[in-house]
Amino acid sequence: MALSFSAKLMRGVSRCAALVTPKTAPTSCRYFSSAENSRVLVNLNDKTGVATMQLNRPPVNSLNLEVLTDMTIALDKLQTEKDCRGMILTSSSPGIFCAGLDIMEMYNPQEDRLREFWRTLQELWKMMYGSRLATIAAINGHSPAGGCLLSLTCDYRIMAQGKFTIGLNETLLGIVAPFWFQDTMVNTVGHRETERALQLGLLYSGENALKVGLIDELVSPEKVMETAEGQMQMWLKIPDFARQLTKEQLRGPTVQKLAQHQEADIDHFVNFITKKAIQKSLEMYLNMLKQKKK
Ligand SMILES: CCCCC/C=C\C/C=C\CCC/C=C/C(=O)SCCNC(=O)CCNC(=O)[C@H](O)C(C)(C)COP(=O)(O)OP(=O)(O)OC[C@H]1O[C@@H](n2cnc3c(N)ncnc32)[C@H](O)[C@@H]1OP(=O)(O)O
Repeated sequence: MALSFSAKLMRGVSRCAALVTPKTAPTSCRYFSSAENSRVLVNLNDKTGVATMQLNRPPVNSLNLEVLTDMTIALDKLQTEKDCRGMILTSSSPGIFCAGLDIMEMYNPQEDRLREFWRTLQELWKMMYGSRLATIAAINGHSPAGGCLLSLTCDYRIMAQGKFTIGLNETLLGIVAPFWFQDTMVNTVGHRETERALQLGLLYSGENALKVGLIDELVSPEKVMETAEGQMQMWLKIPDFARQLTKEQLRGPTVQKLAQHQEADIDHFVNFITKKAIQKSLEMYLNMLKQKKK
């Protein structure tokens, strides 16, 4: 019998919930670690109540079904830890925060896996956008499409200075950012900027992202984590219940909107992505990525 998403999640939690403290770890730091969730590295500092989640899928941290599942399981686990109050999301590969969704999940897909992939992304987005934790994205490199979306689900974004770019560039691949990607962008930068950014598939430099409010701070690469930790202290000075209820009032309706249309959104995605013309666009984009290297 097929397991529901939440049943799979619960099964996953019990499988990878072990907290392992390596010999080198500071005593206040617990590491959520197992072979199964090494695609995301998670630790929780018991003293500060702040967790760090690092995307760890070289070379570019593209989000396949397994990474999305591991992130969902790890976030669920952190949210059930009553002393965990905040989370910093970053990458273990400086230079690349996240290359977005793994295009190989959408190119020549098997329908069952494609559906599961999209449902898992929806679940992760709902959990992140509505998380009770204060969340900060430490964007230490490129952050296109799904990478930008992940950072937009956080409460605050700090990006590294340099040649890195961020944005919802789906139209450049010949695909369309779904309504909940758009909603997240509108809630951050406003309607007019979203119209421009999404139609043109804009990838912003750090400076331009700061100008339009897509990120909140732009700092040197070596200062990204330290700035995130400092900013987190400010967020954690606010009583949790007041901060959480305020977030719920502001973001709840957006999360509810997807929750109410989740099945239709999966059907829509599958119908769209499996169209011949869309598959052709993805193939051309993949070839372009490979050509770029030569
Ligand atoms: C009415 C209609 C409504 C329809 C709405 C319904 C449904 C909506 C439909 C679809 C929605 C889908 C939403 C999609 C979201 C996404 O996130 S799509 C992914 C977008 N990502 C990108 O465009 C980024 C592409 N990558 C890059 O630009 C660069 O790789 C980089 C991140 C800047 C890093 O550059 P560099 O360090 O130079 O690394 P390489 O380019 O050499 O890459 C290394 C290898 O990784 C492969 N790769 C890169 N990105 C991805 C990826 N996203 N997925 C899979 N693979 C990726 C790259 O090809 C290299 O592979 P090889 O080493 O050559 O094998």
